[in-house]
Amino acid sequence: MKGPYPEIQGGGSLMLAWQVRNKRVLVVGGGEVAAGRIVNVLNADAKVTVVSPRSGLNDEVAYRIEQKQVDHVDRKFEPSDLDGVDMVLTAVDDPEASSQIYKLCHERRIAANIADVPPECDFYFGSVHRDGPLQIMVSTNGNGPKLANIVRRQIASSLPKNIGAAIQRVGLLRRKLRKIAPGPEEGPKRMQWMSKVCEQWSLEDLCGMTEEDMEDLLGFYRPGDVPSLEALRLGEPDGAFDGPFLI
Ligand SMILES: C[C@@]1(CC(=O)O)C2=NC(=C\c3[nH]c(c(CCC(=O)O)c3CC(=O)O)Cc3[nH]c(c(CC(=O)O)c3CCC(=O)O)/C=C3\N/C(=C\2)[C@@H](CCC(=O)O)[C@]3(C)CC(=O)O)/[C@H]1CCC(=O)O
Ligand SMILES: NC(=O)c1ccc[n+]([C@@H]2O[C@H](COP(=O)([O-])OP(=O)(O)OC[C@H]3O[C@@H](n4cnc5c(N)ncnc54)[C@H](O)[C@@H]3O)[C@@H](O)[C@H]2O)c1
Repeated sequence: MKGPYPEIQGGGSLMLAWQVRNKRVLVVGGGEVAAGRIVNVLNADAKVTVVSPRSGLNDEVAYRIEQKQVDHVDRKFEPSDLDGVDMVLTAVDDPEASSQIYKLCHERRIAANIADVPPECDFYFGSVHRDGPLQIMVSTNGNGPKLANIVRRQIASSLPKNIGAAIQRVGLLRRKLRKIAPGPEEGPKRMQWMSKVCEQWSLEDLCGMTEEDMEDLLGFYRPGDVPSLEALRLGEPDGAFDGPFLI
């Protein structure tokens, strides 16, 4: 019998937005696959060390090193490379080295992705669409990486053009709201109000919202309807207004 709660469908992955900012990520290998991994972790503001003999570096990885976007250790992997490391990504053309690195990571409880060896991955990569603060990841859980890429591109092509910009504006509005209505006791009211703004304003409106519009809109932080952008700019939001309501 179906219960009132979500049905459990095992066999998936736990999809998280892992915060690796300023964490140390070790990339073993300097080929094409490593180059892709490096872009992924640099986009998340990690500190990256690449271990690979210089002779094996591809142009992109060599460029990252030259630009000092990553640190480089010019030799093959050694176990001491794991000291002080929060995450390990291997992309080497040597299955024995891969397995050894995985075992060491496992012993030391360091999360690892071993390219090409799904059973030795603590996490998989996915196909990611990025537009400013928006990230959408598609995973097929190891069934069809190329299909993940195709599904991701199809989803991306169906999104409104300015969605990333709109989300950025909403982020700024939320930070301003937290300033005028701080404190955990305001939480439920803040959340309800933000949800209303997001539902009632079009993406175009959110995207075009200026800082002045934001300040004006925050004057209407109170239960009930939020004024439209048009009404806000005309200075007559939704009829009667008797001043900011900040409790
Ligand atoms: C999403 C993406 C991220 C990234 O790697 O950055 C990614 N693979 C991508 C591309 C890709 N990889 C491969 C092809 C060739 C065509 C094909 O096989 O389909 C293509 C297509 C291409 O290159 O265009 C070959 C391949 N991949 C894996 C194996 C091993 C195996 O299956 O045993 C083999 C060799 C298979 C063999 O020898 O036959 C394994 C994994 N690859 C994953 C992720 C994880 C599962 C993700 C999922 O299922 O959703 C997982 C499990 C582990 C991991 O790597 O984290 C990226 C798309 C990025 C993008 O462009 O958007
Ligand atoms: N998961 C995926 O999506 C995916 C896709 C394609 C390929 N692969 C696999 O990923 C692996 C890497 O692919 P690639 O195209 O980047 O290979 P590549 O041959 O271009 O690069 C291998 C790199 O590993 C380095 N290396 C080798 N042994 C090393 C060691 N002991 N320590 C440090 N560095 C070492 C080499 O210097 C070189 O930079 C291969 O096994 C490949 O089959 C995985």
